[in-house]
Amino acid sequence: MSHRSRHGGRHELGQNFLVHRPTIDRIVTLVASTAGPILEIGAGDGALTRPLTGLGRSVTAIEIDEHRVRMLRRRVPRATVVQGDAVTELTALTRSLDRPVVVGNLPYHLTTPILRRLLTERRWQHAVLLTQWEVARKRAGVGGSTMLTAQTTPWFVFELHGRVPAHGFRPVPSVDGGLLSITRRGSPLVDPAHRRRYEAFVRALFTGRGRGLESIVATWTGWSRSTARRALDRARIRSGSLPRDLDPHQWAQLWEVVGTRPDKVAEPGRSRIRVDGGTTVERRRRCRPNDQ
Ligand SMILES: C[S@@+](CC[C@H](N)C(=O)[O-])C[C@H]1O[C@@H](n2cnc3c(N)ncnc32)[C@H](O)[C@@H]1O
Repeated sequence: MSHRSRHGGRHELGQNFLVHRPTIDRIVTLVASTAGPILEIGAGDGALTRPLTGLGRSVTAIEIDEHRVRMLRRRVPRATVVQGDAVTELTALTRSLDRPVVVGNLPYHLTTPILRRLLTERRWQHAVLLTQWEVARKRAGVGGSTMLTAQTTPWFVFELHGRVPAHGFRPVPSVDGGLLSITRRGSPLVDPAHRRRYEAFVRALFTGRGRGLESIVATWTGWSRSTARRALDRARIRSGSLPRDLDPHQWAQLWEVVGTRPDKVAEPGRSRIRVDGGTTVERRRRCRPNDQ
């Protein structure tokens, strides 16, 4: 049974090959401004692999489709092509290459698992990724931050580099693409030792009850509204703001003035609420679906 569409791409592997020359050039230019070995995720027919080898740096490409791997080894002998699953092998690959730069026109169905995996890896410095437009836009915080972006901005800078029309891929997918770069911050905005607690704090505020941050913080901490307001003033957060409105520096400041209070930090998946009589109890909260 053939898995190929009439355009030659295997739908179940997210094979939408990049044919948009301006985007290929833009990706190569972005990568050229970085240094070190390059790891490409999902190399396909080598639309990016070949120009990346032109930068004169080591290029390792991972591709799951054996047929493409054989072809790529013949066509781009200067690249090291590994046959395997990028989701399960990403950790080993980023560790085996010294501080790699990660590049990929990602298979759309694997964007979220690959991003999640990347954002917990410590070894890489820069990533240049082509994803669905909506994902790139959300990650870059355009139109408001999401929970995952707020949880990771103390360590990474996300930048949107433009929209890629659907007709720039073969076969043509149903949505446009977006070019996103992620750079690890030289100086994190939050102490990396607090990462898990900070993530739980962001989750608690994103999923907390209340109309604005003032009431969410008051509910979560058990503080009065005026105490919560003073804490938000110290973090330079305007009245009426929602979690999605905060920039990375405001999140870091809010963590300093509210989140780092040991008596107020909830376990991941729980948040604290105050009940009658002033007793603070913990309650499990559910994450909003789709808030990735
Ligand atoms: C959107 S295409 C990009 C191909 C090529 N880089 C380009 O830009 O034309 C995604 C590629 O990822 C590969 N792929 C899909 N799932 C994968 C996985 N789990 N691990 C590694 N590669 C995968 C597909 O076979 C496909 O070649």
